[in-house]
Amino acid sequence: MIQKPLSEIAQMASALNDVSKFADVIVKGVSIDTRKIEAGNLFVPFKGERTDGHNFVADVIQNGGASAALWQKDVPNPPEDLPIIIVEDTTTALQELARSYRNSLDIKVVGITGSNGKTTTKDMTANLLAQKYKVQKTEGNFNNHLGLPLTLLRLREDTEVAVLEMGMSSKGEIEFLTKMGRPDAVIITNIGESHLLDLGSREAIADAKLEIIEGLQENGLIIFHGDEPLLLERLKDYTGNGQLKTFGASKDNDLYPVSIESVENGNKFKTNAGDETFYLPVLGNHNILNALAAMLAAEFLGVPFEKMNAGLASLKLTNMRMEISEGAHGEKIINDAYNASPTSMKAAIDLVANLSGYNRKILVLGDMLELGPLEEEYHYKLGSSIDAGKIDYVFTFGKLSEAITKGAIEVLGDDRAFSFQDKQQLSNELKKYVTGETIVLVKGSRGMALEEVVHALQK
Ligand SMILES: CC(=O)N[C@H]1[C@@H](OP(=O)(O)OP(=O)(O)OC[C@H]2O[C@@H](n3ccc(=O)[nH]c3=O)[C@H](O)[C@@H]2O)O[C@H](CO)[C@@H](O)[C@@H]1O[C@H](C)C(=O)N[C@@H](C)C(=O)N[C@H](CCC(=O)N[C@@H](CCC[C@@H](N)C(=O)O)C(=O)O)C(=O)O
Ligand SMILES: Nc1ncnc2c1ncn2[C@@H]1O[C@H](COP(=O)(O)OP(=O)(O)OP(=O)(O)O)[C@@H](O)[C@H]1O
Ligand SMILES: C[C@@H](N)C(=O)N[C@H](C)C(=O)O
Repeated sequence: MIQKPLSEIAQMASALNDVSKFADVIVKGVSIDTRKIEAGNLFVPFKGERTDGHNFVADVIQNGGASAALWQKDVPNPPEDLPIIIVEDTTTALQELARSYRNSLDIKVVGITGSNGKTTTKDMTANLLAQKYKVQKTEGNFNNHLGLPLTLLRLREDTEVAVLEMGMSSKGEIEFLTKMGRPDAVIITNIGESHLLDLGSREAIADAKLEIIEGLQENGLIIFHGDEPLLLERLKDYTGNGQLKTFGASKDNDLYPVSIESVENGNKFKTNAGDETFYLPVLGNHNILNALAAMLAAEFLGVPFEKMNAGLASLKLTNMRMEISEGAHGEKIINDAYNASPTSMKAAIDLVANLSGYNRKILVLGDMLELGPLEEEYHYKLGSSIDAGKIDYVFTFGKLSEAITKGAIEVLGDDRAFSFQDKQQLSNELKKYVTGETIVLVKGSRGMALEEVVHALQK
C-alpha cells in the first residue's frame, strides 16, 4: 500500500493548504471508513446518504490511529493544528492520489470488464498469474470510481501484476477507470443486459465496455468473447496498436474448449491449445469461458498453459458466485445471489437444469434490477423459458419477479411456481419442499439480498 510522507501526499492530492508543520508525518494506506481504519492511514471523508465522513476526522486522527486526513474545501470548520490536507474535492483528490501512485509503480496491469463474470474472471486471472508473479487484485467488488482508486492505493511497491475489475453503469465510466489503471491486457467477458436502464441498448453497453481499450498500453492485448457479434463487429476494423485474442465456445475463437466433463462441484475441460486437462472447481459452462479469458491473459504475461492447472484447481471465487453449501434438511444450495441479469440467470438455470443426481430441483429467483423499460418482459420470458421437464419448482421474490412466476406457471402449472414479497415467508414455505436429494439455486440482483434465503435454509 502507499507509504509516503504527508508532504508528498499533499503534492499528489493538490493540497490547497500549507502542511509543512506535518510534512514528515508518514501515511501508510488509505481508508474511506473510520470503522475499518488501520494505523497510519490517510482518512478520506465523503458526504454520504446517511452521514458525512468529515464528522469523524478529528477523532480518527486523535484517537483512531489515522496519520492524517483530507478535508473538502466547502466543508466548514476544518480541525486546527492537525495533519489535514484541504482539497477542492475529496473524490477527485483520492483519484489523483491513486493515479499518481499507480504511475510511480513498475507494474503490469490486467483490466477486466463485461456485463457478467468480471469478479470471477478477475479471481481466475489473479490465481493463474500468481503461479509466476507477486499479484494483487480487486478485493470484493471494488470496481468503480472509488473502488478502483482504493485498489490501486493498496498495491505494494513490490507487486508485479495488478488485476483490476472495472465496472460501470453509464457511458464514460470505463474510460475513466482504464485511463487510471493503464492496463497491459484487457478482458471483455461478455455483453449482457446489466445496467440497460442507464445505457438503453446492448449496443450501447458494448460501446461502453469497449472504452476499456482507451487506456491500453502500447502493444497491449485485447481479449474478448468471440461469440458476441456486438464485439466482433466493433473490433473487426480495429487498427490500434494492440493485439486481439478471442475466447468462446465456437471453434472460430483463438481459445475454445474441445471437451467438457461435469464433475463433483466443478468441471474438467480440454482446450484447442494443447493436451492438458484442466480442473475448475466451480460449476457452470460460463465459468469455463471465464477461465479461457483468464488463461489468455496469463499466457500473454508469460504463464505457459502447462502451468495453468495449479492456478485453476486452487481457485476460490469471491463469495455468492456459485457458492455451494448444505441446508438444514441436507439439500444442496447454490448461492449465486451476488447479482443477476437475464444472461446470468439463464447461465445459472441451465447449469442446474443439466445437473444429475438430484430428485428435485428448485429455483429461488429475485428481481433483476436496472433493466430499463423492458424489465417486465425480461422477467416474464425468463419464467416462460424454464424447462418443466428439468426444473420442479420456482419460488420468486420481488415485484418484478411476479412476471417470472406468471411465465413459469404457463410451463410448470400453478402448483409449481409461487410468488412472494417476503423472504421469510418464502423461506418457511420452501423448507416444506426440500429433502436431502434436492438442489436449490438462489439468484437475484444485489439489491434483492437473496443470501438471506440461503441463511434461512441453513438454520
Ligand atoms: C463513499 C462511501 O463510502 N460510500 C459507501 C457508503 O455509502 P453511504 O452514502 O451510505 O455512506 P454513509 O452516509 O453511511 O457514510 C458517509 C461516509 O462516511 C464514512 N463513515 C461513516 C460512518 C462511520 O462511522 N465512519 C465513516 O468513516 C463512510 O465510509 C462514507 O464514506 O456505504 C454504503 C453501504 O456500505 C456503500 O455501498 C457505499 O459505497 C459506494 C457505493 C461505493 O462506490 N463504494 C466503492 C468503494 C465500491 O467500489 N463499492 C462496491 C460496489 C461498486 C459497484 O456498485 N459497482 C457497479 C458498477 C459501477 C457502477 C457505478 N456507476 C457506481 O456508481 O458505482 C457494479 O455493478 O459492479 C462494493 O461496495 O462492492
Ligand atoms: N461469463 C458469464 N456469462 C454469464 N453469466 C455469468 C458469467 N460469469 C458469471 N456469470 C454470472 O454472473 C454473476 C456475477 O458474477 P461476477 O460477480 O463474476 O460478475 P460481475 O461482472 O463482477 O458482476 P457485477 O457487475 O455485479 O459486479 C454470477 O453469479 C454468475 O451467475
Ligand atoms: C449497485 C449497482 N452497481 C448494481 O450492482 N446493481 C444491480 C442491478 C443490483 O442491484 O443487483
